[in-house]
Amino acid sequence: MQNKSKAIQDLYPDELAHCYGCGKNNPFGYQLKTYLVGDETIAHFTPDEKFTALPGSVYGGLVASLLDCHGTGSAAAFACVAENIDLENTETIPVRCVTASLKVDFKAPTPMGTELELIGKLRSIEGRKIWVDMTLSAKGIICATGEILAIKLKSNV
Ligand SMILES: CCCCCCCC/C=C\CCCCCCCC(=O)SCCNC(=O)CCNC(=O)[C@H](O)C(C)(C)COP(=O)(O)OP(=O)(O)OC[C@H]1O[C@@H](n2cnc3c(N)ncnc32)[C@H](O)[C@@H]1OP(=O)(O)O
Repeated sequence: MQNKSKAIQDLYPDELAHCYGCGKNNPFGYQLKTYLVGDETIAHFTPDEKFTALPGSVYGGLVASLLDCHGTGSAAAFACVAENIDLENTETIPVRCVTASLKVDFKAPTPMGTELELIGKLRSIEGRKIWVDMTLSAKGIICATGEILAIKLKSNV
């Protein structure tokens, strides 16, 4: 697979780049960036105290939303690779993936103020269905795992 210097979300067309979790055009959102590196995807996010569950730990909704957006971004990246779309030489991608199903397992408290690392691995692509397995780690400790089923929309919107 290709390496990618530009985040997959930065290849979404401007009119579809307002997602609260990952839209580059949403100044109020997280603006998560998912990069394809080898055959994996990677993203980073450092939560601050507004995302508190208990003092010192991150609330689960943030963890789930990071996995959601990293999952759809990863699915879009893996779908592009499968379709021989050259991510290095395109301004926007023609693939639109949305979440159909997201499973999150919380393995350990997610610490506040520490850079979180999300890793995605393609499990399979079957027609429009793309399954991605993910981990969310802090300082090398897995705090959560995620499984997403993303669906490639039938036509571009
Ligand atoms: C939200 C709408 C956005 C529209 C514009 C999108 C542009 C995207 C561009 C850039 C992305 C930027 C945004 C990032 C987003 C970040 C992540 C989110 O938060 S996404 C928001 C949360 N997700 C939803 O709101 C989806 C709501 N659901 C739907 O719209 C439909 O249900 C959809 C598209 C997921 C599927 O509908 P069908 O009509 O296209 O296809 P069918 O035939 O129902 O399903 C296809 C296959 O998938 C299986 N499937 C569907 N849902 C499943 C499920 N929950 N579990 C297991 N299988 C499921 C079905 O059984 C079927 O399988 P078989 O082909 O028969 O083998």
